[in-house]
Amino acid sequence: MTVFRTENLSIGYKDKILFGDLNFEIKTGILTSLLGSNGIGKSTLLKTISGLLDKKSGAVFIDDKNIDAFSIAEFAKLVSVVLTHENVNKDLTVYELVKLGRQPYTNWLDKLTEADENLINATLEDCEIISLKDRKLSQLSDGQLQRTFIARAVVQDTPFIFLDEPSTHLDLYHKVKLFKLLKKLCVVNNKCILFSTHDLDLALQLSDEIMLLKDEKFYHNITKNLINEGVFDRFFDTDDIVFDRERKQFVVL
Ligand SMILES: Nc1ncnc2c1ncn2[C@@H]1O[C@H](COP(=O)(O)OP(=O)(O)OP(=O)(O)O)[C@@H](O)[C@H]1O
Repeated sequence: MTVFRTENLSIGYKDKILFGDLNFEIKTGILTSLLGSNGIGKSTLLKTISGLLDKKSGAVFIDDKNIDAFSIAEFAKLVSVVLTHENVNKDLTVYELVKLGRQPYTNWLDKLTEADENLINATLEDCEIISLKDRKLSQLSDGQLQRTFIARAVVQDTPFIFLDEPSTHLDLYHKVKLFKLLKKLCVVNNKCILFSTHDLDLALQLSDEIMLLKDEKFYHNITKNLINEGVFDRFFDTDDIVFDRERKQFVVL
């Protein structure tokens, strides 16, 4: 399974459509950032394509199969999702939460194989939470908790990973580490990662492709093309912040 595609997808709530007729395709090996201002519809899009929210209309496909045709168990082997407000038992330890990512693959005894355990431990290392593995979630900082959820998604080992604002709560060091980890998962492990973020500079420097929701318009292209089209020159509706195309950075005047 290598291509995730929408066909005339409309997203929204009740009788309100936030974005209509979205047609996009994302592929394994590619890191895509989803950008847009507060309240524009990023989480709504991620939840809709993850099957957690009803579509208003249109369809979503993985390769050529409509996602509605997958069983929950099949879908869990294809798509992993981390949302911003995860409801979880905070008495679980870091290891126990990350281990849940292997559930689609374990039998009713929930027994891990040696390969499962190796993957969990390697991911705990990659996400720099190995030293916290026995700590309860209630005893973590927001940033450590964030990295634990990301580790669960990585351990789920799906070709498609959707993350809603994974860099929130992280300091710059861990933001950079996270972006590099996401990039590595795409390049080395051939994942397709779509994640929303407000860390524009890092997203522009490290993403292969950008999706941008702005003024009821949907943009999707490789990062360089969107920069050259001038889409970011008018990203903010103010003269106080300008975009430096050369450095791929926003500058406050
Ligand atoms: N359950 C809901 N019912 C009705 N409207 C909702 C619901 N959830 C969100 N909305 C509205 O839909 C719009 C898009 O919200 P969404 O959470 O997708 O934005 P976002 O781009 O992720 O924002 P942010 O960057 O602030 O997280 C907002 O106007 C929001 O108020």
